[in-house]
Amino acid sequence: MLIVGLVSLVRRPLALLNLPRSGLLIRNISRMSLPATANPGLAQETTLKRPATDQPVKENDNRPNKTKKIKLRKYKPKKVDQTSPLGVLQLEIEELLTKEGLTKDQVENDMIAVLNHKTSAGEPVSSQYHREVSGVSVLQIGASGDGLAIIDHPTESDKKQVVVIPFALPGDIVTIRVFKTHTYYVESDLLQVTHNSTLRKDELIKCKYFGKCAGCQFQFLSYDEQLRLKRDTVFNAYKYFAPKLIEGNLVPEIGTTVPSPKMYDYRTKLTPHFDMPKKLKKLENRPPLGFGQKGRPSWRDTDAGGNRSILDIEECVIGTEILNHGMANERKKFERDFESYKRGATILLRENTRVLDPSKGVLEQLDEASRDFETGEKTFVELTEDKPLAKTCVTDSRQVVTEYINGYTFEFSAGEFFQNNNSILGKVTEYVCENLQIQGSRPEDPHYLVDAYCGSGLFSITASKGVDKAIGVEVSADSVAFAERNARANGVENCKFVVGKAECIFASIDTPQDRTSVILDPPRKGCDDVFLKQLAVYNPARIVYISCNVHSQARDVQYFLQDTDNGPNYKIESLRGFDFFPQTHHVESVCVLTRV
Ligand SMILES: C[S@@+](CC[C@H](N)C(=O)[O-])C[C@H]1O[C@@H](n2cnc3c(N)ncnc32)[C@H](O)[C@@H]1O
Repeated sequence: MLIVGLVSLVRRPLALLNLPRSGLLIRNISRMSLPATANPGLAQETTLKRPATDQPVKENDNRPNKTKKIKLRKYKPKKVDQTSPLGVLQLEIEELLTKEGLTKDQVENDMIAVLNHKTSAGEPVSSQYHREVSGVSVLQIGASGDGLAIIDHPTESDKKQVVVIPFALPGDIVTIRVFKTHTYYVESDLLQVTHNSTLRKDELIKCKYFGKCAGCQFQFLSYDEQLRLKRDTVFNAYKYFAPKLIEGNLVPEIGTTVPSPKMYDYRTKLTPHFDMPKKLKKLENRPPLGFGQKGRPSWRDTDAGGNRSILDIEECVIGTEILNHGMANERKKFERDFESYKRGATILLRENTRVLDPSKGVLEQLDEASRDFETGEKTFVELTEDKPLAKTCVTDSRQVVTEYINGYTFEFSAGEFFQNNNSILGKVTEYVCENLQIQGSRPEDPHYLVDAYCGSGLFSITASKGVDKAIGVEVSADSVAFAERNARANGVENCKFVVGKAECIFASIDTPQDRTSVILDPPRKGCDDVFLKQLAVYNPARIVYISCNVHSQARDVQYFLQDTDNGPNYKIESLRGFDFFPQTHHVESVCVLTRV
């Protein structure tokens, strides 16, 4: 990168770079010691000698060149996990460039110049990079929900820039402010939409913070369009991370995304937070308490939430009603107590559901919960569906909370992992149970289940009626203790749970592989090779792989099918998304593998 950066610096007209015309720069560059092997992608630290001032040197200046060693700020791109949002963005950019007939060189930004060089007027070059641009046509939308476009390069007429524009849709024409430069793209804020995409339905927006808050990306899309985009995300993930499967026609048509019964008012966990500047010993004014702001967009022309990096949020429309009551209570408490905080903090808001005994008072049946600041009473929302229920908001991460799913009761610590959209869990667990069935079985044939990454037992327990025996494995001992307790509380006797890394399970299972199905539900980073290799050796009849990161899922599925011993004996039977998080770009993906 250093060599590339410097060569292009020398080639480029100095006027374009706004550097002194004295020849000073070129002379000094030739004195730089270049590393023998430049590492592409990494800027090396470089020592450059130049006069102590930035004043141009006169041509006939024969004085000894008084030089001072200065250190160039080095640009070191962060290592990116390929299946993380940034890793995926890189692949999306490469694809966009191919579509637009551009190469990476043609959109490369000179990071060293942006970081180090100033114009003759003493302005940093970044002031040319970081600018307003109007008439920008948005070309596509990425998996993170941001728009992508190509704009002219600010200093080189033969080059372009790729720009990421949050809250912009393909077909929009927009005005943006570019505020941050990376090697192959720049980040921007959406200032104004001058022509609306046909997809854009701003009248659907429910939240006053939408367009600023980093939480939601899709409120201005019809729900059908959101589901369609999530289906594209699943397809693109397999295109990027399982290209051999796509080329070999081994990925079936992606199923339509399963909608969430609730499109708003569904999130059962929220975590508003606040920052405290490091220099401050004590907060004098209440800081904003809420969620992160996505840049400094102004297209919605709203002051809602203020303009700091954390927005001051009073209500979250995707959070459930009781969490919004809890948020109001906790905000009032924070208003009173903020001076006692020594550093920033996150407040946990977790929904808790209790089935009520109608013969007793409601309040006496509730656990510790967020309280009304004025009355001191626990806040609850009472529901009467088929059973009388009360919902409360829990703020202590160690408190035990309860959820009801398809007639099963689940308890877990409020701070531990549990799926966050209760309204879709009935559908998901039914779908998983159906797809775990071993085809061609007779009712009398035994059927076993392995639940890897089992958490507090959601899938084993909801599938327990259809199997003779289930065994779950989970790295968190606390979750395993809850899985055992949940099995007992639901009268489920055929489930066993072990604490350990997922691959430990292969040492403890003795069920015949032809009669065993496996469900995998790993964290975002996916499964590791050790586990996938052992899974292939075990060779179960069916595998259902559910994931909140379809990109790592696609990578793992390709690895399993193509690079493990028995992998080639399997095929993808079906693949589809579930919309756990309406109004956001997230999609949960379920991939079913069967032996051929
Ligand atoms: C996405 S959650 C799924 C939990 C559960 N299936 C559910 O739906 O409630 C992933 C779980 O994997 C666990 N986990 C993370 N790494 C693990 C590993 N190497 N082996 C086993 N479990 C792991 C986490 O503690 C977490 O409970």
